[in-house]
Amino acid sequence: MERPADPGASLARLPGKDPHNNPGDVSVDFPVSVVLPAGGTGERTGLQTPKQFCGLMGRPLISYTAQAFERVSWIQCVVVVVATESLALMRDIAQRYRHSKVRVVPGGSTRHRSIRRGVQALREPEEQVGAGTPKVVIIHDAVRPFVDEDMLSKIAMAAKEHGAAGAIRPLVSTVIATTSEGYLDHSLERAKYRASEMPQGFTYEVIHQAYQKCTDYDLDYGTECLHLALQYCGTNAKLIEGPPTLWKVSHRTTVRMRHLHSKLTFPCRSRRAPHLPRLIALLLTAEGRKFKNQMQYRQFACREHFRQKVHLH
Ligand SMILES: Nc1ccn([C@@H]2O[C@H](COP(=O)(O)OP(=O)(O)OP(=O)(O)O)[C@@H](O)[C@H]2O)c(=O)n1
Ligand SMILES: O=C(CO)[C@H](O)[C@H](O)COP(=O)(O)O
Repeated sequence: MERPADPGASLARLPGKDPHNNPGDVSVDFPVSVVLPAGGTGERTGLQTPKQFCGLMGRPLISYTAQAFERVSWIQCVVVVVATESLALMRDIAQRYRHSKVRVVPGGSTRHRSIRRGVQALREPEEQVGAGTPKVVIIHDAVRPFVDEDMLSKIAMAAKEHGAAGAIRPLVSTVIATTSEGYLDHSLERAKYRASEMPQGFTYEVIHQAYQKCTDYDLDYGTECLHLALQYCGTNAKLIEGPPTLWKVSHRTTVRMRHLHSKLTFPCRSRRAPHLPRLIALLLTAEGRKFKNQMQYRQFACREHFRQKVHLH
């Protein structure tokens, strides 16, 4: 495979370029490694290609997520867990886009089983980079490409202090329970609840023990790592409100942006915005942006398009 000269555009915010993003405020001076579960089939998208391998500006989505972690200097190793049939593809992606911190391991039949496999792999010599088994493990869905260093450092620090930490967001809809006949049973008081997002962080002992002790039922039907830490280790996770950009690609509408992008023309200046889809044109006009070149525009348009989608859900 031909290697690009440069790893390419990143979808995450660049540290130091954004006044709201100051990772320098906290220093992570202990070993941190990452598990990216990427072993799903993406059934809800209805696409043949699992969403983590869908192309975006000529590069698979997983490569952007991996890059968001690799560029953080204090992160040692990024274990990407994929289905057995995707091992060769993922290794190829890692090589093509020069993901030097990425190790690829085979996953399991459910998300929890894949994560457990990734956590175990961090004990194995091949995955241990530098200081051996990490103090803190960050777990992050492969299909949430916008995570930035600020959020990662907050999660890592809180995980070290409290044993577990996770990103949350306010709920956009009220959660209701239905009866088996399809009637309303009860509804939850929205202000009391939060949506659990990723990234989540754990000390290695906590997450390892949680996955050792949990049941097959948890592994097959559970959707929440923080819950395993509470139930099996008595660890109450510290919750940290994250930005809206933490959202997960789940449905086809969110994957469709790649088709839009393939149809775009890429003018260098925002005054040529009428050539663009309305959404991006509006954004460009609103922000009065000017772009030096096509790549700069592509990076911006792609990031903003992703961000807008969160409000369209
Ligand atoms: N056996 C599995 C199932 C899921 N995942 C990963 O867990 C993350 C979040 O899961 P989800 O969004 O549900 O992905 P899918 O299971 O692929 O999607 P769907 O539920 O629509 O099939 C994804 O990065 C997915 O690849 C995994 O590593 N191993
Ligand atoms: O944000 C999360 C909370 O841990 C997970 O991504 C989510 O709950 C996983 O759900 P699914 O079973 O759909 O993959």
